[in-house]
Amino acid sequence: MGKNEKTGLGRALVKHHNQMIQQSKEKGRSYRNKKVLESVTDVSNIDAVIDQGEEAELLLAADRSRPDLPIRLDSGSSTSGMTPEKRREEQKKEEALHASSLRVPRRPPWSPSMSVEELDANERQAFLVWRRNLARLEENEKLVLTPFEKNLDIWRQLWRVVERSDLLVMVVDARDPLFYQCADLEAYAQETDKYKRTLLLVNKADLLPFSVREKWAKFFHLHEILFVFWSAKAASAELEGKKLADPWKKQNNSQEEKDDPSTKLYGREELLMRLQFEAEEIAKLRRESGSSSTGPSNGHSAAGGPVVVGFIGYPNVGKSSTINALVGQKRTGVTSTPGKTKHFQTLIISDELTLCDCPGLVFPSFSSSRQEMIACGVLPIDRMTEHREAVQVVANRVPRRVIENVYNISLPKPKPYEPQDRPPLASEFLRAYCASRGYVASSGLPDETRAARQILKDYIDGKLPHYEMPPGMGDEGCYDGDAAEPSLSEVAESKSSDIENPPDNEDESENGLVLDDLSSFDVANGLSSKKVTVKKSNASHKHHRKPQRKKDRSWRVGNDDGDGMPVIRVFQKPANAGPVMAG
Ligand SMILES: Nc1nc2c(ncn2[C@@H]2O[C@H](COP(=O)(O)OP(=O)(O)OP(=O)(O)O)[C@@H](O)[C@H]2O)c(=O)[nH]1
Repeated sequence: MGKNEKTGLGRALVKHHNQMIQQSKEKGRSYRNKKVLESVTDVSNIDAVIDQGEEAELLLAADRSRPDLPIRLDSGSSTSGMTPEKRREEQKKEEALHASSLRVPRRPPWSPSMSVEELDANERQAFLVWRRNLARLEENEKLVLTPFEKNLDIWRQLWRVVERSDLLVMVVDARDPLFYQCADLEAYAQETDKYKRTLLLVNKADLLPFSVREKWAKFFHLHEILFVFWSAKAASAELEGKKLADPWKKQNNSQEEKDDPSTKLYGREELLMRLQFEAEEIAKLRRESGSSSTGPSNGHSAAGGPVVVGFIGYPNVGKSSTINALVGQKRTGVTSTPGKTKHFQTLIISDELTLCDCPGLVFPSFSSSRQEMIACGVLPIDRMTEHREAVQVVANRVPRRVIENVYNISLPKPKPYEPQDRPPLASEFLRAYCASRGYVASSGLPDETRAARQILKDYIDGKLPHYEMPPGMGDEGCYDGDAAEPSLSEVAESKSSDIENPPDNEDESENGLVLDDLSSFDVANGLSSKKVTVKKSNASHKHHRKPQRKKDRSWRVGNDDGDGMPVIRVFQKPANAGPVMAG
């Protein structure tokens, strides 16, 4: 191709980029300085390509100045020519070898006396070294690294929440808790302060039968994991005086369930009390040890203020739903599209308890394919390019007869020469679904893309029931036998009685409970003379359905005088007289 010949795509990308710069200038903000906080797990547009190019240069420069590479590279042996089983075995070995390299990026040491520029430069440098190490892992042909969060500003949100929290709550999806657990986060939290602890909040537990909860409880006890089963959806329903339909009602022995503290679903008040208790224990230990290791950022409980509980987790696990249920009214947007929460929020529950909601983060991990990440709700369905592969994940995990019952379709039986228990092929599933729904594309062929999107949405929302069993505890009691199958009429019922809110424009929600970062920081540090109290509202009128709107947050970047870190703050636009009483 000649030098002056440009491809249509190239021209379109450059045009888009120039348009963005123009728009940003008009809005009086710097586009290139990335004032808008966006999650970056893939390089999908020209801006990210340019940013990555710049980063690559910095990475190279960092490499030149520091030739000591902490990660051992690929041994050189190629995986081509291996059988799939052998390749998988090699991959497992390599994953175990490099498991310790899958770290959460650490914030470099800092002090309030540092200038913003110095802090910024240190953090960028440390982040690039982290990126470089992961890039080196990606070069290893035997390893598959999943798409992970690459935007430093999102990790900065995590650093901040980790530093200021006493207790960290890792929210996970009950259907596959280990997929969403990040073990290194606990290690990182303890590096910042040895008294910090992590609690696994096993959300969406309404989607698990009691027998499976029991097994997971056993597993967590065995591995000394602090955990609580919870359902933000059930708690929100209760706030409205409703009861969530239990798809596993027939199997669940409600009395047994209620009696056992390990397996029961916590209620809203119980969870708040438990979180406060755990966080106060940590603060007490810290005080008793006379530790000053809390650092400048953990001044809340150290100064005798409220204990702080930070909520962290992958996108779409239900952090916002949990916060909304705990607060008792809608404060953060809830949608089934991952990655909607872009900035951490501080919520003052009482004089003793403050909650902090961190944006969803895709932690680096091995092995999960892009399709698995989409099926787990971590990457948006919009990013699906290979719809058959994504639907195959669903077909492999949901038993054939459950699929047939939920959708009232008949899947083709395996051929006589095939294993009779093989999962349905994605193509069989999609065609049967399209035929039953009359989904036809303009080409006249079955509209598999449309069907795939619907199937994945149902899978993520729990309308197609599925769950993983704890490692080593087998699949018995799972789907084998009728005993553990959901009562499908209940599944259908829960569809129609969906009590969740569509995402709302936050500006329209009641004002006041969420403080902007600065004021909450000031209040917590006694810098504000104003006492902030929360008036509990009658939530029932706030959980009504509204047309779907995009979240609208006002963004500002500045330097927080408190800890010197450049942060993006959320300022809630004033709405009507809200429930916060300043007095
Ligand atoms: N069945 C069930 N669904 C839930 C529960 N909690 C949340 N969800 C659903 O999960 C989806 C994601 O919930 P969010 O609260 O927006 O998740 P998030 O972790 O804040 O997501 P990000 O903003 O992407 O970080 C929504 O469709 C919720 O309705 C639960 O306890 N049970």
